[in-house]
Amino acid sequence: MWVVDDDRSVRFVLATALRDAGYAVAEFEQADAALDALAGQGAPALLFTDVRMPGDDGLVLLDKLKARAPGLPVVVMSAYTDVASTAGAFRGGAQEFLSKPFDLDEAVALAARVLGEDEGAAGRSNEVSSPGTVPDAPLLVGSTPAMRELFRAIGRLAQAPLSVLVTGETGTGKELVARALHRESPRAAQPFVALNTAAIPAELLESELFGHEAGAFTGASKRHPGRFEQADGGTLFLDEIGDMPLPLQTRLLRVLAEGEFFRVGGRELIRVDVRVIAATHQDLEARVADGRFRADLLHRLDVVRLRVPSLRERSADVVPLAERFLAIAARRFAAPVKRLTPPAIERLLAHDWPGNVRELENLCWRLAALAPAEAIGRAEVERALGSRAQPARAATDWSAPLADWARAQLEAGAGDIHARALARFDRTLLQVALDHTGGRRAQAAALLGVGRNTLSRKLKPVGKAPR
Ligand SMILES: Nc1ncnc2c1ncn2[C@@H]1O[C@H](COP(=O)(O)OP(=O)(O)OP(=O)(O)O)[C@@H](O)[C@H]1O
Repeated sequence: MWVVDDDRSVRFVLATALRDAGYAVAEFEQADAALDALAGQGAPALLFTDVRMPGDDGLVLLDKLKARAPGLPVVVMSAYTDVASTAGAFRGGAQEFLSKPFDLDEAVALAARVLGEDEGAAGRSNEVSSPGTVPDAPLLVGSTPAMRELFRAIGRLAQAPLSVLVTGETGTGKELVARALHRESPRAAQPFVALNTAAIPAELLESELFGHEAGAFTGASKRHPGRFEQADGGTLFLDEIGDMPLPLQTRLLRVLAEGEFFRVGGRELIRVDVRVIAATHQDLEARVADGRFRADLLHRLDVVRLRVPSLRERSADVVPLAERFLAIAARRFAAPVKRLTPPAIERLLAHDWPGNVRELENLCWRLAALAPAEAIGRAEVERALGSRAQPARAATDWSAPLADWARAQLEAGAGDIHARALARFDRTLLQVALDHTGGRRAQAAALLGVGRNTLSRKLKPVGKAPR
């Protein structure tokens, strides 16, 4: 087993741990020394390499190794665990990616795993794909173990044309994950098309997905290609898949199985090559159990599942994310970047982020726009958090004013008290949720735990609201 790293201490501890585990280990300070040894002695069973080194870096070494010893499994080690580096390593043919700093037991276990898997996975490390990274696409920030694990999975999965189901609470970054999967895939140069199933009225969803011919229904004056056609050769991202009406689920299943369909009102069979990535914040197994989601569609979409952790589970990412959002906001406002003071950071870390990264992002925009000084203190964070719906701990007892209102109504001999109170109750909740999500209905519905249709229906004026 070979270890290539210019950092002597990393080399030493890794080599020692591997030797302790019973492997024979040779150490190399630079890529060319390893390549010379390869020419002289032939390939080892496994090679670990760092990425950043003087001379050839680890990815160049990987490239040369793949040309000279294609069967040699390579583990790439790097402190740069963003999606692009991880995916770059996998694209180059790395068998595994090890984030630095790593746990030695983890490294030894990984060596054992790679060697054990080696026969079965021999072909995998030789998979080729086109490069094609979009450099300024939004970056997935995260350095916590949960996010590194996710990046690693994205890097690996991006190469395979499998369907992926991305799960996670609202605002965790599911769409960004889908975009990263596309960006790092051989389809990167083709379109990425997103459709939020919950945001489109059920009756329009079919034609949105599959397109329609002119005259297919009232108002269809021109032929319209659907999202499947638009995504041909690329990736179709179906967000909030749990909200898709059952009849459309049946149709989608058939299209996914056959790869072909008719536009609404059409006779021409359309054939497409689309990779589908679906996302949901809902428990789809529970929806299957309730009969609201087709089990066979779930199986087809859920070939691989990626769970995006909530922000609560990765509080070490809160500050780096906030700093990034503050920097973006400053650039947008052409203003100096605002800085978080330690008390502000403490307050951010105490919050439990029910709206996840989106909530943090919105908060940072408010701080960038409203905080008076360049250094953001605890009070500003408190105010910015407070200007949202008050979290549960600050909930006032609203039953008291309600009781007063009901008593007054009864005394006045008013009718429909219950219906009017309910209408007001609904509207208040919906309005607050809409404010919270900046007017995004699907999200507001999701946060409240109601269907999007329920939300739309309840927003229509029903009777008179109580005064
Ligand atoms: N890891 C991250 N790094 C940087 N920005 C992020 C990250 N995760 C999420 N964001 C940002 O947070 C916002 C919400 O992300 P996104 O829309 O991907 O979430 P989602 O899980 O798809 O939400 P929903 O379930 O409501 O559709 C976006 O503006 C996105 O750019």
